[in-house]
Amino acid sequence: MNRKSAVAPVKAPTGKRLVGAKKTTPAPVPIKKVATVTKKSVAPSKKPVIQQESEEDDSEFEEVSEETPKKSKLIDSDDEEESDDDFNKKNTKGFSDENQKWLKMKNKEDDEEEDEDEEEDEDEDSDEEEEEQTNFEIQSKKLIAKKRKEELENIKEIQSDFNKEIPEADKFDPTQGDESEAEDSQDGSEGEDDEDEDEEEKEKKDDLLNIDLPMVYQRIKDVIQTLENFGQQRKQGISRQTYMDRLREDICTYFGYSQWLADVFLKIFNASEALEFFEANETHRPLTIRANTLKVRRKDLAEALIARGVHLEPIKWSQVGLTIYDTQVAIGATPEYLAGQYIQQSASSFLPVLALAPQPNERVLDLCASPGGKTTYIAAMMKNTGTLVANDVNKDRIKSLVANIHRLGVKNCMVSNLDGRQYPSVLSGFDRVLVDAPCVGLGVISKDPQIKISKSEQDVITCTHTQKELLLKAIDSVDAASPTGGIIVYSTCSLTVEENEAVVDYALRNRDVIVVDTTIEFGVDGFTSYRESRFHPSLSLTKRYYPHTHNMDGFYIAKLKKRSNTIPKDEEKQQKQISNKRKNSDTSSSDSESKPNKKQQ
Ligand SMILES: C[S@@+](CC[C@H](N)C(=O)[O-])C[C@H]1O[C@@H](n2cnc3c(N)ncnc32)[C@H](O)[C@@H]1O
Repeated sequence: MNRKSAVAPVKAPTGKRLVGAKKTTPAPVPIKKVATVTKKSVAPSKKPVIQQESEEDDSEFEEVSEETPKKSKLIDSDDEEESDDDFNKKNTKGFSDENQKWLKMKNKEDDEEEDEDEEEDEDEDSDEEEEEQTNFEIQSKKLIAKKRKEELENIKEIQSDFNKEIPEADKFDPTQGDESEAEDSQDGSEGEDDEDEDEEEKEKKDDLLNIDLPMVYQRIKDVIQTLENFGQQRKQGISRQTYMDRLREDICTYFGYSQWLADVFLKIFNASEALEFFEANETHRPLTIRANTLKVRRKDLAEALIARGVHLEPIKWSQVGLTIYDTQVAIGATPEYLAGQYIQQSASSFLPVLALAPQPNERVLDLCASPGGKTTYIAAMMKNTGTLVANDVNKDRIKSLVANIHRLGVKNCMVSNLDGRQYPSVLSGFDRVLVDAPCVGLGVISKDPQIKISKSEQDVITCTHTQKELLLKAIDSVDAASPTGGIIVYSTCSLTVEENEAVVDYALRNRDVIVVDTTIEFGVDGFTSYRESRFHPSLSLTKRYYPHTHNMDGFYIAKLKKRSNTIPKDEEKQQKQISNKRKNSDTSSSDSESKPNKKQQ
């Protein structure tokens, strides 16, 4: 890494809100240099990354552009023929798909994917493939390796700079208190006049502009170190809570989170893992696409894209995913894209569909479907057979759902625009239902840094009500006697326990369902206890995914099996009580309406 690149100007992390920033000791090292340290040290990405765009985004809050993509240069007249010829010459040996060695699904529910494997086996001899990689692959791998090496070198240099240049004396000492607080109390005297107040206000603003970010970052590291060796490293008389408060405040200052949200993550993770999580949110996840097996095989698509100058690699645990590392063409405007051969889709959103494992000829409901990334994957796994119902309450988002269904050649799908909670009374008897629920979106902060300050506890509370209702209705829409299924998958791109484990636990208490293995080999087990809450032990079969652990958007998945169509008695009682109450209030309101009417008559 050259020295020049180490002197980038200081910048607060994206979406930064300098909440509660305090004056800190001036930096002992040139800020510019250490600022780069901060930036780089913040980037845990293992590979060069092209930003995941939001085209097929899960987040309820992100709108999907429906504009027809502009034609790329490559589809213009002669260009296309030339590149096709070129592609044929260079790719006679084909793309080496080693994926079948990578996939580790535990059972055989997703036959569709295994079938693909078999087809691929028939088509090619894998030994030959390994020996005869195309030039493109080799080039692609070399480029990736080179970038990885450069990154590693950067990180090493940065770490040594960092260790050198932050003197011990500047490390956090809780016994010394906070300098700005001390100054505030010295400056503050009773009966200050307006001028003094203005002066103070100005000083505060200056403080905000002059925050010494490298110093704050170093203090975060120091406090975490102390928390990890609390017995040995704490200052006498200073409580763990004091250290935690300092940490939370510094996290808010450095990464721009609201106090509430910083606390949410400091409760989910231990301090050092929380830091990894916050850092991971400062970089984008890799751009991933899903080959639409209704139209193309992954290896053929990979060959076509490589020929266009796209550097990519198969996603190891998927039969249909590709990670794009570098590209000379717009991924949303290639002829293959326009022909519906692939869709931009985040890797995490493949997972609920793998867990759902829809089978050909089944009846499947996708209760919250727009913009259709998962619907179209479900259709592909069903091989365009059976019946797929895709529902979403939001009329505008339905447009992108329909557009994707058409572009990807889905033919077994019916679309409805209803509140999902109406569902069992509209249609029921499904073999499988996916509830990819609306959520607060705490797993996609890198895509939408505004979440750091825009979400509140009230948003979580509101969401959990809807999530619980949607999940119960999804369960009621499934036929427990389905010969092939009786399966419900619940997923969110959020990370609060309230939106995830607590919702599933609620369903376990109110319906005759059990949690079953998602069949996805990786992921962190769901919580069975969290602070004062205790959940059913089977909640450990649910899975959590984190940006810092899995290099994908944060996600949660639970797979349920319905045991019977009866609703537990308590729930029936409650429902009776509710409907009785409604009847009573209807009668009294119709009474009260009828009285004035009578008077009017
Ligand atoms: C996380 S997004 C779904 C993403 C989608 N499954 C995909 O893969 O493209 C949640 C969706 O739920 C929809 N939604 C919110 N409340 C709903 C409700 N009561 N009934 C049905 N859909 C709802 C939102 O409009 C949003 O499109």
